[in-house]
Amino acid sequence: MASAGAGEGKETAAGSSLHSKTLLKSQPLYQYILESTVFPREPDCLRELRVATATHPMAGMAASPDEVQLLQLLIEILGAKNAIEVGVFTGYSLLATALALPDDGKIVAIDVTRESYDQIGSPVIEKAGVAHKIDFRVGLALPVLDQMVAEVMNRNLYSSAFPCARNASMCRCCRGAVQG
Ligand SMILES: C[S@@+](CC[C@H](N)C(=O)[O-])C[C@H]1O[C@@H](n2cnc3c(N)ncnc32)[C@H](O)[C@@H]1O
Repeated sequence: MASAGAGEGKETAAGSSLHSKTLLKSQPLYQYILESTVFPREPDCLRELRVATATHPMAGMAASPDEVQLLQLLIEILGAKNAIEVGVFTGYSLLATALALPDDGKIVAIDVTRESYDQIGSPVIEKAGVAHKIDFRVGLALPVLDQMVAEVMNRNLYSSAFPCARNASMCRCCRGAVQG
């Protein structure tokens, strides 16, 4: 965000003091890390979303910029192609995840509401060209995750029953194999 930190005109993370999500307990050290390492590496779109999120009354809920850069590093080291974001808010960590995944990567994003996402995050994410990776599901996380597990199990059941991957109603070879 572009607000003044401790009245010195310095850019801080999401709030005007030490970000609540950081392990560091020294404001000057955290500020030094932000200025020397984190902000210079932050892509413009993430910065835009962080600044916009800072205007939200619940801005303190957002992930911190240092945290999402670590997340991006882990995604790249893992070579992950799929991710699940539980708790989207305006979409700051969601955007960071989408940027770190390959172009054909997918994220299921879950939140009980998409109000803050639609108002603040979505336009930035569209502009960043990564919206196609995001499958937003509105609802409580646990039932949505249960639904995802059920979808995978149905898919696995289907592909083992019909290994030729044809439409079940048309498939003679697999039905024959299953029945025989
Ligand atoms: C800490 S914020 C998420 C911050 C976000 N990852 C970011 O970087 O800006 C928590 C979000 O989780 C959502 N939430 C809380 N409980 C939930 C639940 N049981 N299922 C789905 N979403 C939930 C809230 O609506 C809120 O948007």
